[in-house]
Amino acid sequence: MTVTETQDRVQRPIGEPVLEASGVTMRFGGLLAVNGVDLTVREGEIVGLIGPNGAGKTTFFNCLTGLYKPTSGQVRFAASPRRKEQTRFLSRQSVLGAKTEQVPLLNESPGLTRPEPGVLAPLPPKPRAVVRAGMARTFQNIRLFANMTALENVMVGRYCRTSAGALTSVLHGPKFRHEEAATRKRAQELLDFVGLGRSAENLARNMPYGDQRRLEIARALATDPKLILLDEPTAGMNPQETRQAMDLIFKIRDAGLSVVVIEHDMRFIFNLCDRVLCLVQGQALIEGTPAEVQSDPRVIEAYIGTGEDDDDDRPQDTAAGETP
Ligand SMILES: Nc1ncnc2c1ncn2[C@@H]1O[C@H](COP(=O)(O)OP(=O)(O)OP(=O)(O)O)[C@@H](O)[C@H]1O
Repeated sequence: MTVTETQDRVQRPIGEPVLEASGVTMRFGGLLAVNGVDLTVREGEIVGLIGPNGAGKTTFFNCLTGLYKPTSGQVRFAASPRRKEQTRFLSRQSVLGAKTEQVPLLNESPGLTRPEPGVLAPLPPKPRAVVRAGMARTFQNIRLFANMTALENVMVGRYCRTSAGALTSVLHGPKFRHEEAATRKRAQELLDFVGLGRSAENLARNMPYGDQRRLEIARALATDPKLILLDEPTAGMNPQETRQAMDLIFKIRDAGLSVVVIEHDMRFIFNLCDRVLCLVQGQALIEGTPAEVQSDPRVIEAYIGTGEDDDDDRPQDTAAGETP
């Protein structure tokens, strides 16, 4: 990735906001983990979240994804548009570029806010409803079903988009079989998309570490998100796997999704992201382009001041080619 490419990406026209966090604050008893943080993520944007250990990145992530209800502040999301309950299937263009296909519609869910496209609304109250609204995430630690195959892991992610009820599933009726076949097909497409098409029948626990991380992303994509949040997607990866992860995230963005990513690898973040938000002690220190953030002396000080001795944790490779 060259400097020019990074700058071109910043100048790319970006779309409407898909996520808006304003004044998000999260307290754990007496500890103020996140303090009045704002963030807007737009369609087709890759936004990085950086900060030293304990800065509040994961806590903020958990607020964005509805896992935590912020102590104060608001998170608003452009949820999927309202769909007709009585229409069970819809022919549409797949977000990941697959051919037009019959995809199962969402079930109407009580409490799920479904505004028109482009209109932001408060997050639905339950994490599952947030996923249905179009937000997916991965976690810092791999959370795969170790004894299931890669394909089955992705199929599990797909089930929030199927409409067969418990009885239909138990009886294995025609509707169940139809959905099962569609789910299997879609799961295979997603494995192909992340480069794991040939590993479909491998048990997750037998897969190399980098493949497991990609499998997690495939499973998150199976929920048909418009926004995907990745918590340290390259943690523990070797340089080759890290490069592959970067290519995959670009591919996801090029397919029309927005991405928010937490990472400690600064080179990765500054080469990947359109914008970067740096948190320090729960507060936003700076938000800007990679060039702006990595050349800000406060960012450098925040990292060095923690005593972290991992070079990768320090800002490096400025867009201007200077070493800070
Ligand atoms: N569930 C919790 N209960 C109490 N304190 C918590 C909880 N989760 C996080 N914290 C505290 O909140 C602060 C922010 O933690 P958080 O995990 O969000 O930071 P982080 O930037 O993601 O760190 P890291 O880079 O090490 O993952 C830390 O002081 C942490 O100990």
